[in-house]
Amino acid sequence: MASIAAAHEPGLTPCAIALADALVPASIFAPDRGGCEDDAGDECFDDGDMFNGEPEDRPVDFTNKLALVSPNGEQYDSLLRQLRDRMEEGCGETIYVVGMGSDGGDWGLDEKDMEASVATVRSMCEQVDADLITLRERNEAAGLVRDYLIRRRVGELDFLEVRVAVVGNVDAGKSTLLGVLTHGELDNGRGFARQKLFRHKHEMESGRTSSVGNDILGFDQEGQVVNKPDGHGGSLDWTKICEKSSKVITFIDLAGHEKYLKTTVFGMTGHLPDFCMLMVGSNAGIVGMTKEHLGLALALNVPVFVVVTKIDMCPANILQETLKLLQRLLKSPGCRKIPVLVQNKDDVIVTASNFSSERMCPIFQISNVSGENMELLKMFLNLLSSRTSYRDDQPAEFQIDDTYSVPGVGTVVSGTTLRGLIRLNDTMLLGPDPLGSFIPIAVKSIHRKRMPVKEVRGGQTASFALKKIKRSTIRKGMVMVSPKVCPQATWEFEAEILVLHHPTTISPRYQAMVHCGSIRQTATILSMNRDCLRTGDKASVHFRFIKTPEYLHCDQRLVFREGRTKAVGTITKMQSTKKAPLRREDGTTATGDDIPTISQSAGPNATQSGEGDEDPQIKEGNKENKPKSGGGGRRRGGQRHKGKGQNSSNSTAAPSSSGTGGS
Ligand SMILES: Nc1nc2c(ncn2[C@@H]2O[C@H](COP(=O)(O)OP(=O)(O)OP(=O)(O)O)[C@@H](O)[C@H]2O)c(=O)[nH]1
Repeated sequence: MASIAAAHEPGLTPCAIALADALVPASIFAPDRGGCEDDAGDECFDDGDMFNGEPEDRPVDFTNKLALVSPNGEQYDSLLRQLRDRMEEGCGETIYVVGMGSDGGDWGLDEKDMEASVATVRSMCEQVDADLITLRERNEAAGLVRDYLIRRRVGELDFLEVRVAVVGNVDAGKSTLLGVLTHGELDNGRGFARQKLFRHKHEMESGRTSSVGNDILGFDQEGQVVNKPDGHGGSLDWTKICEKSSKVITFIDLAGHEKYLKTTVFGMTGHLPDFCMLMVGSNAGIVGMTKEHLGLALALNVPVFVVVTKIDMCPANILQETLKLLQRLLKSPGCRKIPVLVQNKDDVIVTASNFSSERMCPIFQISNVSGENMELLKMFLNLLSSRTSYRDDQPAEFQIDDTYSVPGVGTVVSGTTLRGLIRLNDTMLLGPDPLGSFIPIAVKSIHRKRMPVKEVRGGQTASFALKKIKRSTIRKGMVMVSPKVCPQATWEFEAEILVLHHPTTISPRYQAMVHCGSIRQTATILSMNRDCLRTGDKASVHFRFIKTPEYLHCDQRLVFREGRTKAVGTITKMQSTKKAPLRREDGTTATGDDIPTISQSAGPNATQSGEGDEDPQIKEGNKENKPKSGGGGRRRGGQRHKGKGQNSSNSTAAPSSSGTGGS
């Protein structure tokens, strides 16, 4: 009953890799009856037999489905510890299966044991101040199994936040789907739903998205959408949505047209998406920018799920052809994904539980006009949890991705809190300026999703009104950090890069735009560990920004691009910079040891502008990026999930004979 089980990392097992050759039904990610496999085995041992490195007297047998029925005090404590860990790992939520052992090899409870187990889980939820939400109940031959979502309770001003970047070719239906999801009204096939989202007059006229737009979708504790557009203009009251929500999905709607690729790249690097929703029109198939956008998500280690739209107007054979090509693309050596067709609620639970592995790629087939399968997509979105957990005790860092002048308020910056906690009236260091300096700045007010709040923490997007600073002195890519950080600005850095595409060869002195977090600036290649680079080459490259120094971190992902040339990479080294005197807000220079925060590099004059004008339309939003280093998949909720059973009819190809299937 108690599946305290750890979900298998489907992407990492040899069986799963072999299965990538076939289209995989969600049920394939269900455990088999064979007991712990390698990685699960470790987990069983860690969870059950050891605590803080010491053997426990009476460990919980996490592999036993009866573990939750009547645990003694020590066992209860272990169960509670395990639940807390999983909640932390899942950024405040986890999917918990009751009625199944941790190795998935033993499942099914009679009603009495199920009730006792649920009572234990309920009591643990009270201890961790979380809600217990039923996702599904299955009646297996051996008895009952139930899946629950356990989600941290949040106050009125708080909610769990997940960011989803929306990409796909022009006309794939991105804006339409967001209109349908956030406004709750179906489309008419002629652009009705998207009208609600357009932000610029020319977008309205051409029907093409050019800006990075943010739209929010709130879910209450029961997983119901809370968005309620007003009766007149159909506009959304973000404050109300956030107040009623336990989880808010922020969609970063990125432009589909090639012309706006810079905007799309900025959205993917600068807005820190947890996940990427790749939209494909079923009738058009894999066209235009689809591969480009998929490649970008893969390069930045953002897990991707696919939404195939317009199934209402697509002949069956064309739809099948699109799905076939899509699966082939996802399974290709460049992607190495395991495509999974999602066709019912069971598939949603199984795929959402295993999604963060980055190997699995759920595929939804929907219609914005008839609403077909929209509920499955909504359920999936509600079950997604942020990929990074944050600690309040880290020194705060906030990356700026936009600036505004608000009448009566002054200068406002928006972006994403990368780590730590920022409170009202805190003094932060803002920079770097063109000389590499950081200046102290006081936070006058904080808004989160348009709501005034007293603090924001790691992973949350926010806007700050700043005291005594001109908007013109702030640019995208700057940061505000805690004085404890002692920030250094960097002119030069090294990165390991992979050239995705270049028509000829790249050699030293080549210049292109570096996107890194919300930084966008031209950099020159000073040197590299090869003579020249062609498509597909990897190298260690030494870069120098041409205009101003920037605030960088090792392990940050970057995209390096110019026209059709594209490379991705990871920063490995920053050139140390000479300390400079701290500049006061009045422009004078402070001296003395009391100024720990200045950094400067002896850079060139900041007169050269190579930045190239980015799409001027980038508006609204907030967030930044800073792709997670390594991007390793988090085991979502750490629990193993059993699929819907043997009769999984949703696969279009049988699982290979590698033996994992057929839960
Ligand atoms: N029949 C049908 N039409 C759809 C569906 N989804 C979108 N459309 C229509 O397809 C057209 C293009 O949709 P958009 O939402 O503007 O596409 P987009 O991907 O946002 O395009 P860009 O903003 O240019 O990147 C509109 O006329 C929509 O009404 C669908 O599921 N079925």
